[in-house]
Amino acid sequence: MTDQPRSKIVSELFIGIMSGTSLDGIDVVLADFSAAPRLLASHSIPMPQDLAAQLLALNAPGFDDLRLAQEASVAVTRLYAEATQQLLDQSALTTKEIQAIGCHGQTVRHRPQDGYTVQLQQPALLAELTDICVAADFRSRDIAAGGQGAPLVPAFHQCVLGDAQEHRAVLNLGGIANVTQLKPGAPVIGFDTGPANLLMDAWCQQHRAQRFDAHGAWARSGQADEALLARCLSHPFFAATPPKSCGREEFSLAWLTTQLGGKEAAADVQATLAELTALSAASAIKAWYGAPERLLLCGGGARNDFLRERLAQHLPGVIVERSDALGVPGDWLEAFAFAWLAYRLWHRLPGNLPEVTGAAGLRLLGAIYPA
Ligand SMILES: Nc1ncnc2c1ncn2[C@@H]1O[C@H](COP(=O)(O)OP(=O)(O)OP(=O)(O)O)[C@@H](O)[C@H]1O
Ligand SMILES: CC(=O)N[C@H]1[C@@H]2OC[C@@H](O2)[C@@H](O)[C@@H]1O[C@H](C)C(=O)O
Repeated sequence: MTDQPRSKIVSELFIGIMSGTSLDGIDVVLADFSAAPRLLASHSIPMPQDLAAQLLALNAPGFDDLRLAQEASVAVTRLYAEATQQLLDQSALTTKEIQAIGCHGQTVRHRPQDGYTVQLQQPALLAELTDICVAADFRSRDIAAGGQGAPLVPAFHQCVLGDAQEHRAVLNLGGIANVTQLKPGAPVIGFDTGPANLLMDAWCQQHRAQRFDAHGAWARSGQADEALLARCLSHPFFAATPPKSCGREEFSLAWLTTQLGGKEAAADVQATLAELTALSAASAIKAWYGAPERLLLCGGGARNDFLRERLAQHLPGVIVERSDALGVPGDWLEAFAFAWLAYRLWHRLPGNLPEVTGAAGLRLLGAIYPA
């Protein structure tokens, strides 16, 4: 047994890994926190169809197959390690130069009201496969402190997208949409606004055998059904006061089916889902501090041109652009955030914003699995 500690890594290089509720793929980034956060490299690999189907099944309330959950957590972790190695190779870096990995894992259940949230992964296996320390399980301490455990990115939005003069808001258009209000001199506000891509993707897969509605072209060809939109907007989540977060538990294809009148054309349902996302997000963005001067979009839904047009329609006078315009690539922002959360934990700095999640106070988020 050696008692010689591993040589101390002096870099502030961290890796962030994110796979989100869209189940589209695994994003991995390399970031430097020696000064202002800098994104150095990014890479993504697709989520294999069979694993995506397993993870989707595991996200259905009541589908509680422990064996399947554990096997899926091992499989997704092996993909995390593969993506990490590919990123290191493309960056000509070795594991010895990386301080730690911040890995979100794959959410399959989110029940803060019952005291838990589940992001599948095997952090010990990831540490073993990469020989890099792994920070994981970022949400549970916030929930243990009475918070929602989500959204966690508003603190990072404040860090990289905040401005001393301009009133900005950030809208992540992932499977679920979440907004961050960054008004100079006012507390940060952040919460989930409701479904973004997850329902549009599911409806598109069911009716067009396409993974998503590229550029929102199918939705654009339809006509939003006002009666269906009103039924969807009557979901209690939209009227709930923050702190609030949601997932497939609240907005599933099964729920959508219960809202249909039975005679809507498929393209009109897709148009209605786009309008549901645009309207619910715009209402959330205008609430509390009023409309911002600038709205920064991130997440894959920022590539949905039709959705962006509908958003802008509900936000007259607001500059609407991707966060890339301010030098923060919207496609990589969530993975970047989890590299930052690992950095925060590594230096024993709190990762949550209690004013966002409702936690009793600032908390260190995550657990470290040493390499
Ligand atoms: N060109 C495009 N046109 C329309 N939608 C697109 C386009 N490219 C990506 N998307 C949407 O973005 C989704 C992936 O977005 P993203 O990776 O941000 O989601 P996620 O991170 O899994 O979600 P969450 O933020 O909820 O965890 C795709 O499933 C698709 O719906
Ligand atoms: C439980 C969970 O994974 N929630 C996700 C989801 O995807 C978007 C939105 O809902 C956000 O609240 C959260 O992820 C981001 C990374 C967050 O915590 O800020």
